[in-house]
Amino acid sequence: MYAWLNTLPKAELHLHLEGSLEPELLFALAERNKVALPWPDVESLRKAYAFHNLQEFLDLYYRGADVLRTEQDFYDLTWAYLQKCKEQNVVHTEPFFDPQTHTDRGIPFETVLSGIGQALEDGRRQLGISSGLILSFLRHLSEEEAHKTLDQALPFRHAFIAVGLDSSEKGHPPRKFRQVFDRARAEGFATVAHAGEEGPPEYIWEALDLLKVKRIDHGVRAAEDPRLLERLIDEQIPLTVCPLSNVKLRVFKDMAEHNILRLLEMGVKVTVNSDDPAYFGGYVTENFAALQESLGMTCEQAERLAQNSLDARLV
Ligand SMILES: Nc1ncnc2[nH]cnc12
Ligand SMILES: [Zn+2]
Repeated sequence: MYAWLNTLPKAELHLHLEGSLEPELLFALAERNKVALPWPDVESLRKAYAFHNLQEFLDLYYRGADVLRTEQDFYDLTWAYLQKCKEQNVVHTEPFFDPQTHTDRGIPFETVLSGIGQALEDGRRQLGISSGLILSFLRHLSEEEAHKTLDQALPFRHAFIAVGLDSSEKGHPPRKFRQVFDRARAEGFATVAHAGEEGPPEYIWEALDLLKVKRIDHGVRAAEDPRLLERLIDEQIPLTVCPLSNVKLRVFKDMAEHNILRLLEMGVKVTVNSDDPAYFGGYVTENFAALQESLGMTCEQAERLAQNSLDARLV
């Protein structure tokens, strides 16, 4: 089944480039850039990948991203991810990047975007993988800081297709970013947002009604609100679900409890994605395989999930 799932053509719509930084590359970049790390080796870093919630993961993820310094580093990161896409027949990808994670450390916006953008371009030409980059605002920071990030991004508007919202969800509702999302839409960008990962269904309503998103990232807590489910089904609003992530961050106790196939059978447009594959134990095929192993996903269900991902593309 793994080989069959691997060859199934699919799109990935929820992937943080910084979350695809494998420990081996992290150590190589630390050495290249003379960055001191708190872990003696790759093994001990991997041992630190045991999380009880989203925040514990984010603390490590931002720490890891500190090794990314030069345009070449961002190129290498993105290129390594695209090689995985090629291996797993991901024919289209819409990855996120978090510019504030880098600009707040003094890395110029242009350095980040140039490295990522060049790799995506090479991915199109050399690997035949189409893509559209999504600029994600960090929701634990202020809306004013998100406006500044949008200001920095506008001169490079052709390099990305949409804006998103990620980082610590609880206590940072979508309504906090209403105006900057209004501005991004007025500038012609599509919008997406993480909502209903750890946060309540109300955050999903806000993402839809206030941020006017085209997709909900995660969204699994929609299952708690029948009216919301009805809307997601009626309007066929895609959810970019990340099963291995949800178990690693304890949104679900184990994979056998995951609700993705129940949502699929209710008619919700769910898709399968890897979120932060270097930290959560697998890329998109491993996420599909986990659904087969723990939930008895059938080939027909896998085909529908893969088709949903192709249908839910923004570009
Ligand atoms: N799963 C996730 N939720 C929120 N922010 C993130 N940033 C990277 N991965 C994330
Ligand atoms: Zn995410």
